[in-house]
Amino acid sequence: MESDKTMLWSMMGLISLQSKTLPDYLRQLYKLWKSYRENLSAFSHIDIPELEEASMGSRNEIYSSVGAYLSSLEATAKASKVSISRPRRNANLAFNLPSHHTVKDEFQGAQIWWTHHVEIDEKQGNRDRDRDRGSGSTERKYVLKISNIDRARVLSSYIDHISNFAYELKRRSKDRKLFSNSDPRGRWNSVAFKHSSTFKTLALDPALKDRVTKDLDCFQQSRDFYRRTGRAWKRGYLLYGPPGTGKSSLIAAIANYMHYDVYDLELSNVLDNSTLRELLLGTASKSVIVIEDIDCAANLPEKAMCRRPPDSQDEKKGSREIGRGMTSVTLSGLLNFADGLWSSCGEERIMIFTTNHKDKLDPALLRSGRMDMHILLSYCGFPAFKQLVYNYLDIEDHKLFDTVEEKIQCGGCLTPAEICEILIQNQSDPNTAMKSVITALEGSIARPASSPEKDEKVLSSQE
Ligand SMILES: Nc1ncnc2c1ncn2[C@@H]1O[C@H](COP(=O)(O)OP(=O)(O)OP(=O)(O)O)[C@@H](O)[C@H]1O
Ligand SMILES: [Mg+2]
Repeated sequence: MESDKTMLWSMMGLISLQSKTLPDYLRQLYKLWKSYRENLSAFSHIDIPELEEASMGSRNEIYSSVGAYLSSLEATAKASKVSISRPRRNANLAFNLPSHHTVKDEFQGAQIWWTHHVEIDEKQGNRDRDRDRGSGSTERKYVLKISNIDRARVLSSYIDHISNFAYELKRRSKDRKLFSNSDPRGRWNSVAFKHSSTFKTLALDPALKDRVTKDLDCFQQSRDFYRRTGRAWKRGYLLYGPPGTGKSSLIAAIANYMHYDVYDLELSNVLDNSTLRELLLGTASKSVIVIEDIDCAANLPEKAMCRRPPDSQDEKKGSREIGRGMTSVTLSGLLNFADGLWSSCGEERIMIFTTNHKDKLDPALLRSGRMDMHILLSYCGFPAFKQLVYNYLDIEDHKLFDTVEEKIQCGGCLTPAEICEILIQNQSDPNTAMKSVITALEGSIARPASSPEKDEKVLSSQE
């Protein structure tokens, strides 16, 4: 009896292998048997076909998402048989699951098996060839196997996880853009964003670098938090410090880290508050919105944003005056831009203001919620100096490093930009580069105590 059963199973197995060449009635029998076996099983088998039957064969997005997701799995890369490709603009190879191969994944404690099926329908292929000499019709699908218990528990969130993963992958492979508002009618113009600054190349105090990247990671993963607490999903940073300390470089590094587009808002080109609102509405989610030199852009007399009241004269001058900075944007317009109702029209946005003079800004602009993190970028510390030397001279150590460290500790203050300049000029001669840095540091110690740069250093040490 037992051996009969085993024989039946092996026959069925053989039939399944041969199913493509079977007569129709045996095929139907095989399908019935297969679904009967699956119903009895403790596992569910879920088909994800390449084409959606319900919508006249249009592409099933989940199928492509699963393909992208499986390619990224370590288990796929380690599979005994894989096919490889290189996705567009991606330095890494993608490992694809060949037909009838299975790979295992885990999600929230559930085990999941994926099998890729590629079937060529010979009959359909012949009909197509007769009709228009087309190639054979190929049916592709992924089959997901999951226990019935886990199916109820995680399937829906697992598929969401895969779709989000694939969306993110696609977004990251796209060219990013840098938008500017040189058009006075409140429209954005864009060019490709190619700034190469990253957190790796940025010369920054390591603790600060860590704090910023952790904050960005936390922000990106906090969609549910922002929804649950009813807050708009956005974050504000104020970057302040002397010229040449890396504020713009940090903005580029943030945009590169997050893979966001950048909207560089030139306030003096904005006609009035309603144009400012239009521009805000024209920005997309997952972006960095930047207003550089917020103190100069507004040129605040007595901390009021309105450089001069909007009157009929202004209206008539219109766009002619805009280029010369005749904006009638008010402080309240700017505050609304930063966190008014309209500011929550998109999601996952970072707003960054920069200034050389934080003390000149209206406190209303700085309050938490508008600017969540105030980041001081100051003179080059020793770890940041070493990073710059590594970037420009490709060396990790030098006999004069100790002297440089000593000069910095004794009050030598050079901006990263000043140090970069010295290193560029002496790229082929590290000895001269180090000596020049030391001389410049000594010179900076002798700068008059009232110089604005020194004041900033005092301010930085008080933070
Ligand atoms: N922290 C830094 N790390 C690496 N490079 C830096 C850093 N700071 C400045 N630089 C170099 O100096 C140049 C000027 O820096 P950046 O434009 O970022 O300064 P900034 O603080 O925005 O100045 P400003 O206040 O004048 O706008 C950059 O192109 C970069 O090469
Ligand atoms: Mg700058």
